[in-house]
Amino acid sequence: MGSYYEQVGAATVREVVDRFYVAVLADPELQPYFTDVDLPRLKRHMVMLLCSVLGGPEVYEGADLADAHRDMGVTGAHYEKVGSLLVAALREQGAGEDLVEHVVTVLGQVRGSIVAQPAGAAG
Ligand code: HEM
Repeated sequence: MGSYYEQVGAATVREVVDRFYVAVLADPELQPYFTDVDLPRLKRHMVMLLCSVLGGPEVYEGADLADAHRDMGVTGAHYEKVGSLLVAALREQGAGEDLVEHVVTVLGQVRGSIVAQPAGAAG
């Protein structure tokens, strides 16, 4: 049995990431975060990250997730929204539920690096 990456392939991951950012940018609450962002670069980094999370050979070369989202003030509610849009994009491209579950687990693991900590909180 192959990796999740072998189940879907890099082309599908690219399609997922394209559709994901279309959905993110269509959301009036999320759109303001992405003003002035180099979208092709962001997509390229998200594709690498997702491929490696799925067990592919790609090496993530973007910024550390905590550094990339520092001072952005990402709220928990916005994090859940973005996570749901990623899951929806995966399902739309035919990802199986085992793959989706794996991504949801990873989303839980990186949440603390992306969501802004309340002032005074450790870490
Ligand atoms: C759900 C999990 C998330 C993952 C896995 C993720 C992943 C990433 C990655 C890989 C980058 C690229 C870093 C780089 O280019 O070096 C990035 C950048 C960015 N993320 Fe996220 N992100 C997530 C959630 C969010 C949320 C919830 C928001 C805002 C609502 C957000 C807003 C941004 C913005 C605006 C950038 C661009 C930063 C810049 O290039 O200046 N992200 N993210």
